[in-house]
Parts: sequence; C-alpha cells; structure tokens
Amino acid sequence: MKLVINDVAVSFGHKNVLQDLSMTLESGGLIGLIGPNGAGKTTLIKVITTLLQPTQGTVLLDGVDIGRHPNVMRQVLGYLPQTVPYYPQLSAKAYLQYVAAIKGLPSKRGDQQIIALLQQLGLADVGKRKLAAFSGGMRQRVAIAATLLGDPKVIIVDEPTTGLDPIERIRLRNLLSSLASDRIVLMATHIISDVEAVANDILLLQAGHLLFQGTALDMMQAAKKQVWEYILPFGQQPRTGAVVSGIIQESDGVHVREIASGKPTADAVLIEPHLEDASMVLLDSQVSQR
Ligand SMILES: Nc1ncnc2c1ncn2[C@@H]1O[C@H](COP(=O)(O)OP(=O)(O)OP(=O)(O)O)[C@@H](O)[C@H]1O
Repeated sequence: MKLVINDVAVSFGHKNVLQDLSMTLESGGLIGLIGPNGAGKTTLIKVITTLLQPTQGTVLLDGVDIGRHPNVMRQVLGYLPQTVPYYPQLSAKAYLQYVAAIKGLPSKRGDQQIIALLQQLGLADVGKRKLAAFSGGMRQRVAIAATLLGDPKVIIVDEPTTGLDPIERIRLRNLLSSLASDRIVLMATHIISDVEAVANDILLLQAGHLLFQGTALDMMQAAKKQVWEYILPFGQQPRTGAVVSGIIQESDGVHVREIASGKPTADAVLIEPHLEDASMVLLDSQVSQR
C-alpha cells in the first residue's frame, strides 16, 4: 500500500498549520511522526484519516484521492485518536463488540478477533470486567484493541503509549512494528526512544513543515560532529543559551551533553549522537547560527 501526500497545506483563518507537505508513506515498516507541541502532527493525521479537508493539496491511497473518495480510506482505516471515548459501564468485551458492530464485522468474526486481541494485549483475564475498574494503561490497551478490530490495512495512532508503563509500551510498539510489515502504520509520538526502537521511516515536523524524512541512522548522521560531552565541577551550570540534551551527576563532576556546531568548552569531546540529540540538532536552528 502506498499513501502519497502531495503539496498539502492546512490553514485555520490566517494561521498556516501545515505548509507544502509532500511525502510518500508505504507499508513494510513502521513510520514514526515526531515534532514539538503544535508542529502539526495531529492536523496531518486528521487530513490522512479524512477528518479534515486540506486547504490545498491531495492525499492519494494507492492512487485514489481520499479527499474525493473518503470511504476508500475509511474502509481500511484503524485510527487511535489522542483522546479516546470511554464507556465506564461496559465491560472491555462488550465495548469491543460494540466497536466491531459499528465496523460492520459479522459477530462470529468479531468475537474471534476480540478474543485474539484481548489475548495479544494482555487483557484476556479481564475482558468481562467493567472499564470503570480499569487502570489508565488498561483502558489504553482496550482502545488499541478497538483500533485493530477489523484488521485495518492503514493504522494511524496518535500518542498510543500515553499512560502505559515501560513494559506495556515496549509490547505495544513491538506489536505495531510487526503489523507494519504489510500495512501502513503511522505512530505520532513525543517519545523518541519508541521511534528509535521500531521506526524504519521517521517524519520530523516543525511549524507545519517536514523538516526531515528518513531512517534513524540518516537522522543521526545529520547530527554528527555536533554533539559534545564535557565535565563541569559540581554546582556549576552550563552557560546560558547552551542547548543541553543531558546532564548526569557522576563521581568526577557534572557530565554535560551539549549540541553545538563548534567546540563549546576547551575540554569538550565529540560523542556519537543519539536520536534525541539528532532531533534537537534538526529542530534547533540556533545551533547552525553559533
Ligand atoms: N481547529 C483549529 N483551529 C485553529 N487552530 C488549530 C486548530 N487545530 C489545531 N490548531 C493549531 O494548529 C497547530 C498544530 O496543532 P496540532 O494539534 O496539529 O499539533 P501537534 O503537533 O499535534 O501538537 P501536540 O504535540 O501538542 O499534540 C497548533 O498551533 C494548534 O493550536
């Protein structure tokens, strides 16, 4: 499957929220969508999920314009929004049966899928319990099961790991990654380590523009020779304006990880960038001006 985004723009009044966005998204590996608050991630997702018509441009799913034919997308879509509906009086199973019916799944097939998904998401023992008794993480897993019902070929998840503990988070990102082998799976997140662990293709948005598309390796390559480490005496802070991606108190002093295009202190040494450093390098235009 292939999703082609062609010169998409979205404006609300005079505010340009997305501008000149062009990209191709394909099945075969998880796509990670990252960017600071307000970058336009959710707006882009709304355009792809046909909840919002772009002000300009087109989105083609396997060659079909989904602006003109939204059902072509809707029939194959599993979408987990940032805020999910919550029905405390329903059991997890009853809620999933309700979603299955809305998705038009025959009840036998729906029930088979519900059993498999409850199992896959570690909810098999609590399927009959009311959602009111669920923790936030358990509720999120039910929402993920609802998203995956009907075996959608395009899966779009907006901040899916919110509220999940580290083990649940890893399980979910692995599940999404395995689903991506023959589906388009797009995951918007603020958690860079999730993207680093499972995304083949990373989209970095800033202020409505696509700043970068490529692999984690490509992104880290872009940050080479811009990440430094140095040690400060205890109690001393990095200088004002320094772009610092990490500070660790060690026995010999304060180890500072700083993004800079030139050597920030006399004893600073270049170190290998992590993906988080790389996103800071790409996002922080101040670095190139220093
Ligand atoms: N309906 C709307 N009317 C006006 N402005 C909007 C509307 N929806 C979004 N925006 C603005 O568009 C910009 C992008 O918002 P969006 O929610 O897409 O960003 P985001 O990258 O998903 O942010 P976050 O990481 O905080 O969820 C923000 O400045 C937001 O205030």
